[in-house]
Amino acid sequence: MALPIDFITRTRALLGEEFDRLEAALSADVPVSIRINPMKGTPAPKAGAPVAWCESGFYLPERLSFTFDPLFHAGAYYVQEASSMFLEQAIKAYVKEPVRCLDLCAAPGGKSTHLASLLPDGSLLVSNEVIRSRSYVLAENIAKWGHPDTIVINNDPEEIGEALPHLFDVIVTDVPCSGEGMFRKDTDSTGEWSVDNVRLCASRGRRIIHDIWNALKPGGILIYSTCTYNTEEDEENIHYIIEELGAEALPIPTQEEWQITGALRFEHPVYRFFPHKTRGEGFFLAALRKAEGEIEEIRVKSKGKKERGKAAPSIPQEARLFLSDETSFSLEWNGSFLRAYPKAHSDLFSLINAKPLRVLSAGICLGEAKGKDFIPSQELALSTALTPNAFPSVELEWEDAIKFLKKEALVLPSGIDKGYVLVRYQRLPLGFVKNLGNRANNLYPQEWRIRTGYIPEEIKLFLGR
Ligand SMILES: C[S@@+](CC[C@H](N)C(=O)[O-])C[C@H]1O[C@@H](n2cnc3c(N)ncnc32)[C@H](O)[C@@H]1O
Repeated sequence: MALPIDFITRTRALLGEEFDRLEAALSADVPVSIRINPMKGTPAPKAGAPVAWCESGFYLPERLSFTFDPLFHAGAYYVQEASSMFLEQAIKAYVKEPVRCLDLCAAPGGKSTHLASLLPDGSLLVSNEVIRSRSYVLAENIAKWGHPDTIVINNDPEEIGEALPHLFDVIVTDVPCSGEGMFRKDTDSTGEWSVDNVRLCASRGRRIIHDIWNALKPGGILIYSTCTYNTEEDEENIHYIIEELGAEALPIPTQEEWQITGALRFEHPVYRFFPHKTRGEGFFLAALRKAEGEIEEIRVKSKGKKERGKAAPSIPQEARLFLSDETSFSLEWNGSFLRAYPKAHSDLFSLINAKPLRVLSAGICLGEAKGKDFIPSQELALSTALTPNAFPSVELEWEDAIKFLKKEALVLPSGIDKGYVLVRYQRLPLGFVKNLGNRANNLYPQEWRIRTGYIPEEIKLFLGR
């Protein structure tokens, strides 16, 4: 791999002779790893070796045909490089009770789906992505993961800092960076690297922390991470958060055999993964605690005058049966869409809805009323809160599952009820069709469909084929 000359000079100055080992590792194969979704009952891969710092993480012996694996689309697992799964150790060390957690730079959703699995029961996760097009991908991946206690928003950190002062117990900031740790995985990224870009990323990282700081509760935890090696974006920004914002850097328990590198500048507890020492890409993480202080009370303001003369339609009785623990949700219309909000967080859902924030999804969208019809939603199909027998269902073979994911029409076996039918693959829901008898209309979201016409000759899947 042709590395930028300035990168070589700067990183050699940081690592000394060890740099030769890093350079050699950057020419080696990229390990493939996934995190399974415990809430969907995904089994550990038979041939997979565990990722030592993540209970649900596994290395695979080879790359699977993820696009052509219906289980991938069902949210049974997420493809994520192993080093970044180290987030788990920070959460386990400092989050022992239900929290309100913000994942600020969240798309495409690697850390958010991990957080959804990791946070103690009763927690709420708010996942944010500032770039509009990326926020849709985030919402899709969150829907596939299926946890109801999540909200996806699309805002600038400054807007969140202003709208939600002192709301969060934990904020994860996986800030945009110069990506030195991704050179092996994404070889194009070497072309985008420059010393100027390192400086720009370092100052943008600081600005992001500055803008969001107000949203973190006094005593709350900030987790800062990058996938880059240089100390400007890493140690220097941690030092800035300590010196300028009065935070305390927190040690994270690790094991020697994980071969994590500590601080290359200053002496704060920070954790860096290098591909020549650990099976994974480059990654840097530090946990910090905001100093204790007064908590600003947040009041939920009413949304203003209610629309007159328009009583909200009643909640369809059958909709309550969609959710396995219906009593823990409150059902509300949002225009023609019926949403289920976890009652434990109803104050927060109201608060966030009342603020000038762009909410993409909150709780579970159960479906949409259209005339006399109620069309169940894709989010409901993939939610772990769906009652298993709420809808008639049909188990698809691989060929039909792929047809469904390409949004092609299906013909269901005779004997299946007419109306809305849940289609499954290996028992996991993929989505809904409307069965008309002679054919079934495919309700899979247009934007999510598999677009390629090409199907590889040999297909390797998670649970075999
Ligand atoms: C390293 S990526 C996040 C990866 C994600 N946490 C994951 O694990 O899948 C950084 C994200 O920050 C977003 N971003 C870019 N500029 C930003 C800004 N000024 N403020 C907040 N986020 C920004 C990018 O669009 C990108 O999605």
